[in-house]
Amino acid sequence: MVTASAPGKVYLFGEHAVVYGEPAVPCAIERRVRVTATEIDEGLRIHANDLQLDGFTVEYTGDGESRPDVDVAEPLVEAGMGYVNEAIAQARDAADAPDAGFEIFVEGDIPLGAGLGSSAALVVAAIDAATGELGVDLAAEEIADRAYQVEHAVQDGQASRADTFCSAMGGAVRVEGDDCRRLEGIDNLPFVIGYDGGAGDTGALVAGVRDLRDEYGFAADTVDAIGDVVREGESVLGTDDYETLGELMDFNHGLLSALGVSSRSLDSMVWAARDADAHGAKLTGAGGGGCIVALDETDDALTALKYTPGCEDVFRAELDTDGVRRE
Ligand SMILES: Nc1ncnc2c1ncn2[C@@H]1O[C@H](COP(=O)(O)OP(=O)(O)OP(=O)(O)O)[C@@H](O)[C@H]1O
Ligand SMILES: C[C@@](O)(CCO)CC(=O)[O-]
Ligand SMILES: [Mg+2]
Repeated sequence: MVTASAPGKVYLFGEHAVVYGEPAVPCAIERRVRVTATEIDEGLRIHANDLQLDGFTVEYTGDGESRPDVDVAEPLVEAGMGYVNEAIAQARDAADAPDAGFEIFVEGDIPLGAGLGSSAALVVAAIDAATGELGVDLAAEEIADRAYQVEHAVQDGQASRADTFCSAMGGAVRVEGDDCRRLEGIDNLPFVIGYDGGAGDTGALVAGVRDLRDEYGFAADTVDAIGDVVREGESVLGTDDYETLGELMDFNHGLLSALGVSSRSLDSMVWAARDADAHGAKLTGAGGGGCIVALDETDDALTALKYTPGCEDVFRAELDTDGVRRE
């Protein structure tokens, strides 16, 4: 039995545009998904107590034939099963053990579908736990690459390497196309997260931006402008110039909003943080619903968000310098 864990992340800058080759800077946070893998004779048995569909806790076998005994839309179930199935396929491939069977337990403290990278953390931890159980130790970079293949497949061929690289490596990272690197010398940033209790469908949101970009030249320019914001932000990263970082986060949120991936509750949490004099605030991840991230070293944004209608949870997120690890 091997247990591995991997962190979630917030985007300081650059989500969505990173899918089209612009740079992005995601930062790993101290919230994790833990996966325990035990080799069994054959097949795949998955226990995912956090995966609640319409109030049911889901247990299912990943043999491709049986499906969870719950009355929910097939695509939801497919997506839910897809991440673990594909991660296990990667682990079997890496260990050259095509017939290995697994019992998998998943649990974590990252809200699902909320922009904090729960899918990437799940896939990274699952690949590490399952290969570890087969006696193979993959380098974090290889886990990141294999996890990216999984997100790419499950998100219908539209994914960047950002979430999976960040989760595997930990810390603040920079991703531009296939060029992935860790950013050294980034101190803890004063992140405050507001969570509206909702979720967005990453695949559908990414497809929406792609369609806008195909239809309108100015939407393509908006994606390019996000890249410009990231490049500007990089020049102050690692300094304590939170004023400029925050201003650029605000700008980044405006551009994401123009691309249609914000929501009323995300906007109202962003404004609550700004009204409380946070340096800046933006949605994080795919959007549609879920989380915003604000930059504030005081308790003011935290307190304001606590009393913001539509904000269900608010917490500080510490930068996690550890990526995937065995527990
Ligand atoms: N602890 C978990 N147990 C089971 N499944 C999980 C778990 N965490 C994540 N998942 C899977 O990942 C899906 C969420 O992935 P999705 O990419 O939509 O959102 P996210 O990764 O949380 O946010 P974003 O991609 O915007 O950062 C869930 O619907 C579920 O299928
Ligand atoms: C929206 C997106 O940029 C980030 C989701 O966390 C998608 C991706 O990079 O694959
Ligand atoms: Mg995801």
